This record gives sequence, C-alpha cells and structure tokens, in this order.
Amino acid sequence: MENLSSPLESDVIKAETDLTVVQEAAKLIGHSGSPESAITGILRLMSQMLGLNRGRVLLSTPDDSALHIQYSYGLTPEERKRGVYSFEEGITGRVMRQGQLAVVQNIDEEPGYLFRAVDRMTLPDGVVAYIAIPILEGNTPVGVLAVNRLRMRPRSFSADLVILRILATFIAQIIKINSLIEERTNHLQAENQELKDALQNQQTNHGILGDSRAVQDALLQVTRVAKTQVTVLLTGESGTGKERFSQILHLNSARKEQPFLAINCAAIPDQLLESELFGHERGAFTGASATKPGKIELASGGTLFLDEIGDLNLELQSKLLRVLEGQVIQRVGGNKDIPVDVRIVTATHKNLQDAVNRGEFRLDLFYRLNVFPIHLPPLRSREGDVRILARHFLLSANREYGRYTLLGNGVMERLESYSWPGNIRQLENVIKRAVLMAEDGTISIMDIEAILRQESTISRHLEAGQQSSADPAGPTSFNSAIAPGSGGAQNTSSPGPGRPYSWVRADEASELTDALQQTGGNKTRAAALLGMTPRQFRYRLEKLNMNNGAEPGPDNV
Ligand SMILES: Nc1ncnc2c1ncn2[C@@H]1O[C@H](COP(=O)(O)OP(=O)(O)OP(=O)(O)O)[C@@H](O)[C@H]1O
Repeated sequence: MENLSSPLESDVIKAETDLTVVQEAAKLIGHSGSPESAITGILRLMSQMLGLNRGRVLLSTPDDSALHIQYSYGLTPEERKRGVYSFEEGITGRVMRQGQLAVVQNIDEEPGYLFRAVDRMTLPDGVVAYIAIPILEGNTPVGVLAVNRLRMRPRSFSADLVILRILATFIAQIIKINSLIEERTNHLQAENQELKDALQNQQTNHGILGDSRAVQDALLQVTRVAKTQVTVLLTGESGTGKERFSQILHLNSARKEQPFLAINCAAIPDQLLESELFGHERGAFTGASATKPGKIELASGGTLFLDEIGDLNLELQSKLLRVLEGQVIQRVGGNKDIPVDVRIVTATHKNLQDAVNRGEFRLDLFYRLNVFPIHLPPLRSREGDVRILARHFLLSANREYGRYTLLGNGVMERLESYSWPGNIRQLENVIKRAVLMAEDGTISIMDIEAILRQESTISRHLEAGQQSSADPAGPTSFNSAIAPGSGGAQNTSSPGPGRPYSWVRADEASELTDALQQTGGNKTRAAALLGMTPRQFRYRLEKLNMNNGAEPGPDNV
C-alpha cells in the first residue's frame, strides 16, 4: 500500500477513497430512524476504508452528566461498558468540555490518556495515536467521536482530521434527526393515549375534562339530578363550564332526544329578549309580520338554558316565574295561554342573593331557581386540571389548524401557575393563539409569556370597555345576540374565537405596533397574538390612523 507508483497517483486514490466514504456515510443518514445501524455503519467505513479503528461515539446522558460509549465498531461489549467518562476526565472529557478536537500522537506518552475502555494489550505494538472530535449541535458539544490509528500510516493526520470532521457532522445530523423522530413518536403516543382517554371520557363524562375533586363532584351532582325535574342553578365565574354542564344535565335526562336551547339573557336587549323567550303574534310590534314562537315554546319537551339569569329585568322575572309555576306562556301581543313542557336550567356568575337584597331580583323566583345549586369553581382552584385541559386544547388546536405543535420546556408549569381569570375558555384561547404563533413547531416559554402579557392588558381593557356601549365594528363577541326574527333553534351563547369587545383606546397603539413587529407585519397573526379577530384588529388600526404605518393621531380614538 505504501509504495504507490507516483505521489500524484496516490493522492488521487486517497481522494477517491475519501469521496466513497463520504458518499456511503451520507446514504446512512437516511437510516437515522435506526441510529445504531447508521452510526455503526459510519464507524465501520472509517475502519475498513481509512484505517481509523475502534471508532466510538460517546454521548452524554442527562441523568449523570457523563459520557458513555453509545455506538462503537471493533469494541467488545465489556469495553463499551467500561467507556464512561465524566466531563472532567481524560482527553475525551476535555474535548466535550471545550468543544475542541484533540490529537494524541502517542497514547503511551500521554498521561491524560486513561486506557479505560480499551486495554493497551489489545492494541497493536507500534505507536498508536488517538483522535477525538467534538460532535456539535450548532456550537454546543453533544458528544465525542473518537478513534485509534497507527501513527505511521501513508495517510496524513490532517487528511484524517478533515474527513473525521465531516463524519462527525453526519453523526450529529443522525442524532438530531433521531431525537426529533423520538420526540414526535412520543408525542404521537401521548396523542394516541389522549384520544383513547378522550373517547373513554366522552362515553363516561360527555367530554368534561378534569380530575379535580371539584369537577368530579359537580359531574356527580349533575348526573344525579338530571333524571329528576328539579330546577338547577349553575353558579361560577365566566368560562367555568356552566353551559357545558347544563348540556350534560340535558343529555343525562329523559329529555335528551328533545331540543336543548340556550339564551344569554345579558346579551340581548330587554325588548328583544321578551320576544325571543316568549315569541310574538303577528302585528305585535312594528316588523312583527308573522307569528313567531319563542325559545320556551321551541324547547318544549326539552331543556332551555338561561345564562346570566341575574340580568333578567323584573318584568321578565315575573313572566318567567309564571312559566315555572304554571308551565304556560303567552306570546307577546297574544292573550292565549300556550301550555309548554320545558325544563329550565339557569346560570349566573353574579351573587343572586345580593341582587335579591338590593331589590333587583325577585325572592320568589330566586327560591324557585335555586332548588339545586351547583357551583363550578374557578380553574385556578381545580388542582391538576390545567395540565389535562391544556393537553386537550393543544391536540384539538393542532387538528383544527393542521399543525404539529408541542409545548416547550417550562410552558406547562407556567400555564399551571397562571391565575386564569377567564377560566377554561381563556385557557383554550391562549393555547389556540400559541399554536398559531409558534414558529418552529414548539410553543416556547417566551411565546406564552407574550400572550399572557396580552391577556392582562385585555382584562384591563375589558374593564374600560364594559363602561362603554356596543362596538360599531360589530366584533365577534363571546355572547352574540340573536338577530330579531332569526328564529330557529340555535344556541345563542357559543363562544367566538375573538376577545369580547372593548373600546379602542389611544394607549393601544403601542400594543398594535409591538404585535405587528413581532409578526413581521402580518396582521392576521398580529390579531391572533392579541386575541382579536382580524376584523377587530383592522378596525383598531383604522381608528388609530395606523393603517399606513402612521403614528396614531390623538383625535382618532
Ligand atoms: N371541564 C371541561 N372540559 C372541557 N371543556 C370544558 C370544560 N368546562 C368548560 N369547557 C369548555 O370551556 C368553554 C367555556 O365553557 P362554558 O361556555 O360552558 O362556560 P360558562 O361558565 O357558561 O361561561 P359564561 O358564563 O361566560 O357563559 C367551552 O368551550 C366549554 O366547552
């Protein structure tokens, strides 16, 4: 081998060999799903084609911060097992620590060479060298590629170093791809389990998620009273699941084949609400061109859910009491008693007793409604539920948007420590927005912090907005009112994707600008970041005179 015909010819042969090794090793990257065979294949090529023997790849384990021989060629299982080095030990530890290659020309003369994995006796008698190269992910060492070679060989050290650097890069790729595959596989397995659990949960709990005592108690109470005719009052903060539980009550009752209708009493002006609830006769008021049955009639045989019952005016309270006592209604503009058979379930986030004390709520109606109160506690006091719900909402947002997003390190803990004033609805919105915002398939702690910062601004704006009137831009609202005459058995309180309306304020300009900057000017994504619909976002830009990148004008608010 040494006596080649001419230096030029030997150079050509070496270059061809190197090229073959690189080509064959590159093919092995395609087998990253099985890193053992791909990396061992590269180590075998190094030994057979380049004379770089006893190749080993040492990787660190998170548990003991030491390097272990994970893959090798030409080492016995015992030698492999012995090859464990702390980052402070030997040549290998130094390469890992400093991220720089090491070349030991003669291992017998290097005090730092430990002979730990491979005994000197098993190596050739001549002068043996050792080369160790860091395996880098970006600039960070994640492991070490090491080999022994005879010092006297026709190939130069520098030629070996060049090819070893290339092969270390290939090995880094294989490790990276494999860890991605592993991460995705784990995610898929978790998702699979989640789907099985959800299916099971769907069968037993009608899709109500949560292991906390509070949720389990509420479920038990709901299913217990479902079969009876008892009047149920659901209490709890906004977004705690009052409407959801009312549906479960209906689905567990003998009325489940009949309609379930919902109305949010706070979302509909009083004069419309009366006609929505009781219906009207033809000609009852301007525009009443035809007789229209109300929701109470339409829900006959089934269940009517009245959300925000505390907002019902005193006149309608009396009429509702009459329904509860006599199971009859009169349409607006009519004088005929129409018998109805409806189960009325109500909900409120207000303290009804206080409303009674202030004279705003009828005591007799309060007693009628409050026969069986069920309280849904806020999310912050449902221990363990944020985790379950967050995983569920992540899964469904991924499905809805066709993404494959994962939660990054520390994100779940941050979600668990947040106070969730908007409860489950807010958690769902935050996860949806985070999935839309996540750039590289992972929701980072920074993404979540940015969204939670926005959430606290939203709460502040909401307080301001609640003192104002309706949105001229007609934004999506959590509680949408029914258009008069829309009829049909629709649910009028389903949550929308955007945030509830709040008045445009001058100090919002910097938020809009920040969001636009973060999303590189993409208005749809900026809107999502702020929890707004694109329409709400555009409306604000217009109001603040910022549509062409202009600074906001003080008179435009
Ligand atoms: N335990 C739960 N598991 C899964 N999803 C839930 C749970 N509780 C509530 N949700 C979901 O959270 C959202 C808010 O619930 P819901 O509308 O029932 O709250 P609410 O208390 O009626 O709110 P509001 O008082 O503002 O009308 C809905 O999308 C609902 O499906």
